[in-house]
Amino acid sequence: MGHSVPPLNDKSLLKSQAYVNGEWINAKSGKTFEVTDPATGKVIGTMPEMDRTDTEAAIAAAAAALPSFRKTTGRERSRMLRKWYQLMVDNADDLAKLITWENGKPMADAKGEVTYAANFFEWFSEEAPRTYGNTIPASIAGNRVFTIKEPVGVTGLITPWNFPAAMITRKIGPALAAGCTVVVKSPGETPFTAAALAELAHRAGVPKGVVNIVTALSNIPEVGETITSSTTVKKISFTGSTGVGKLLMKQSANTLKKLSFELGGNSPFIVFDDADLEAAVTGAITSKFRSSGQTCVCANRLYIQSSIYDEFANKFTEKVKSFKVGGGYDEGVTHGPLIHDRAVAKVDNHVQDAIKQGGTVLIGGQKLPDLGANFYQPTVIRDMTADMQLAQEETFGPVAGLFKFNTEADVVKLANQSEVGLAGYFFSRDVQRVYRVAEALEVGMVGVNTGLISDPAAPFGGVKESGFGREGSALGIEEYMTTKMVTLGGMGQPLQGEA
Ligand SMILES: NC(=O)c1ccc[n+]([C@@H]2O[C@H](COP(=O)([O-])OP(=O)(O)OC[C@H]3O[C@@H](n4cnc5c(N)ncnc54)[C@H](O)[C@@H]3O)[C@@H](O)[C@H]2O)c1
Ligand SMILES: O=CCCC(=O)O
Repeated sequence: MGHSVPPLNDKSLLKSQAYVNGEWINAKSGKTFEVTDPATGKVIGTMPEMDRTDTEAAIAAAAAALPSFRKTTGRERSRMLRKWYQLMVDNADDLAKLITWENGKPMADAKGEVTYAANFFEWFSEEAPRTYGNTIPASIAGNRVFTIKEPVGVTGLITPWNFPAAMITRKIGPALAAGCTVVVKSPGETPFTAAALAELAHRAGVPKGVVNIVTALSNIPEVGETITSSTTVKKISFTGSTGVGKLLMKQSANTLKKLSFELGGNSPFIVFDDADLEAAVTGAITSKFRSSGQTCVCANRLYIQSSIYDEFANKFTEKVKSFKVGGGYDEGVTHGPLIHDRAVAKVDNHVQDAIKQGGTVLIGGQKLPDLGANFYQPTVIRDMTADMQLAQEETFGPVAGLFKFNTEADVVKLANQSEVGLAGYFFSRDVQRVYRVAEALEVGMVGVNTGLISDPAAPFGGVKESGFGREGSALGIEEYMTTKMVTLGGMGQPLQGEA
């Protein structure tokens, strides 16, 4: 089964090499790895299997480019990012085709991702000229104190496959705006979108060595260790699972790098009985099933107040019935495949575990082998309990587990029973409850009466084991800068000629 892949308008955006020091290169070893279309299992192409030596060369290129790049003005960097943004907009259709090809998400979602991704460049092109320091009234007479913001330096960026463009631009945008140079380790599953972005950087006039893209699959641990242990790399920004985040943090400890970690979630989604039920159902569908449940901020545990539980479950299930699962290029498809068979296995484990422990499947609950090995039915399960696997770890797939609760205090306690704290959502029309619950949830981001919170203008990030640091917003660029304080002594003297 599968789909036919539409041709790119600009075939030169499909690269099969890594991008280092402004050049398209192979791995020194000559080795490559295959990338497959998750919808069909067919090979899309190959990419260089880079290793320590290749990664060290990319780090050296970023280091060589740093002295002149950090001296460019914010306005110059702003124009560069703006050009890159425009090139993404101009090539949105091709970028979306690449995203669908290697990630599987339907074209409409892929186009949405390209817009979202490009908007990080637009946003940070506007921040680049505004990296203000402070003047500070000194405690010591005769001293004058001020601060300047400086780029951290060479930065290592590691991102996942679920947003092949947006997770990368969300990091490169602020890094370049701040005057840093970067080495990106692109995701092994989705390196082609990253390579197309590099081609557009080239066309936008980003100087050689400022953006370097290293590719790997089997050698990922070696490449990661090279970046994290390098004395040249001053900062790591990582988006991915909490487990890999912990490993990278350990590896970075020897060189005490600045770190920003956007890690896994297990988002609670709460519907109180005073909510607008239709809006809550729509919000839950958006939050739970975006990218077939494969986003870090997807609702994972849906808590519904007991008096509206059955009505919510019926309306929610009706909406899921209207989904069309299939290859991302096919007309009318709303939900694509999962990324690989390991993801399907995890989803199925969560479903089987819920069934074994008393959950009732309202819709779905099966693999879809006729569509392909990576397809799973959008699934709704009711009568969920806190002991089930789905309650304890993020499913990262199209399974909505419905939990019943009685009181506000009960549900907040349940919602906070998690080691991670990325996003949380709730629906209510009571303004006092809105403040109370938003303040009580142990998460970095709260959606109230909405299932979609992602916005380049808003600070994105978590608490607890969901990591630290914020991306997007005015805070995003801070992660790529250090604050230098300057104290001028011997000031405050009388005017010359003054008695
Ligand atoms: N908080 C966020 O903003 C955010 C965003 C997207 C995804 N995520 C999380 O990412 C996870 C899904 O992505 P995944 O399964 O690909 O995560 P993952 O941690 O396995 O991989 C993420 C990235 O790290 C790389 N990686 C893996 N092992 C590595 C190592 N030893 N050294 C260096 N790099 C290594 C991968 O190649 C990939 O590029 C989920 O937990 C999801 O919640 C979080
Ligand atoms: O998967 C995590 C990122 C999702 C988003 O930025 O909306």
